[in-house]
Amino acid sequence: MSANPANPANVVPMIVPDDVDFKRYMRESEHRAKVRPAANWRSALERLCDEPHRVTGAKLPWSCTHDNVRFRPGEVTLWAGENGSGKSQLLGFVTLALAAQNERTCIASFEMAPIATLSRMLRQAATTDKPSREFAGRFASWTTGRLWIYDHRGRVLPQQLYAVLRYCADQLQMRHVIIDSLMKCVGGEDDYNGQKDFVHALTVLAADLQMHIHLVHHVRKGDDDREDKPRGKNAIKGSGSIVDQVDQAIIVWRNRPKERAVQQALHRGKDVDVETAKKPDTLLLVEKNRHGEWEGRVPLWYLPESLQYVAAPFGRPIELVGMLDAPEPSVGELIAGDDEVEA
Ligand SMILES: Nc1ncnc2c1ncn2[C@@H]1O[C@H](COP(=O)(O)OP(=O)(O)OP(=O)(O)O)[C@@H](O)[C@H]1O
Repeated sequence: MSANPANPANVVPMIVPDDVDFKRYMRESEHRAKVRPAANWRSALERLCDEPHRVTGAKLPWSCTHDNVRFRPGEVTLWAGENGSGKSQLLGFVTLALAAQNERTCIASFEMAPIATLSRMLRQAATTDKPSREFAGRFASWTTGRLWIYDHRGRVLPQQLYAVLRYCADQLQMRHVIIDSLMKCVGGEDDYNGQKDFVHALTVLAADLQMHIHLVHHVRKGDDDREDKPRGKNAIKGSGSIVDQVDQAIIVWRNRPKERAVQQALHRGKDVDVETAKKPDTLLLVEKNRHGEWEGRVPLWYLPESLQYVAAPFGRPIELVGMLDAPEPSVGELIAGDDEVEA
């Protein structure tokens, strides 16, 4: 039976562990290759003087964040949240925005099947809960040269993942890799040294390979009272060295008190009052931003049909993949691209 092209999992390139000889990517790069004359940075220094306030890096889907939060090559961002806070779903949406900017991105989700990840992204791209078969096929084609999936579930050895990252940089010129999640890569929750070494290795690899690594992690479960309030970076699980080492830390907080208030109103047959409806469904708490001056909260509203997050109450879904009919970009265009994402 031939593969169904309308099923994105049949078209989006998969990096399958058994098909790639990762041995040659197991070696670390040599240190002497890293000693470079400072004068090599001449033109970068000159550019800084020309445009001292220029913000660079890939953007989130929401224009209100574009001056404050970016994802530059060579850095690591930690995305943390409680179980079920929506981290993976939100990152799927962020990935669509990266792909729409022609930023080559690989999702390494060790917790979800590729088709589960892709079917959420398909709804987000289609802006509806019922994408057509035709749209699914076009969406899958659109991902060519933009999106890859590392097809492995369950535990992964850190060395194996480092080899995948080197392969992604060397063979596929990848700009972003999403690792979901840290706990699938490091032995135990109390293996603080393992967590410290793993995150350290990611920061070195991100810099060496000039890619941005997005690392998903969990926030400790608080007592009932505190769970209802957003908690900061001190609530992140495991070693404190995780936050110390990454460049950016973003906490995803789901507004469950609002969900309960909405449920109660519906249960009583009442309308949800405007004040409650206007409260955000999700908050992004930017708790660390090493190379930016801004730390703060990004309120978001969740659209259950399209599984999207928008930056205004009663907002409409964002057409991130509106260019589905556009010709596929060449590798050169993809690497150079830093296009605006409309929000
Ligand atoms: N703000 C929200 N309001 C209502 N439902 C939401 C919201 N955010 C996410 N969800 C739903 O929560 C569920 C869990 O989402 P997701 O798998 O992305 O969470 P997660 O944080 O990655 O979970 P885990 O830590 O278990 O991996 C999904 O069904 C998603 O649709």
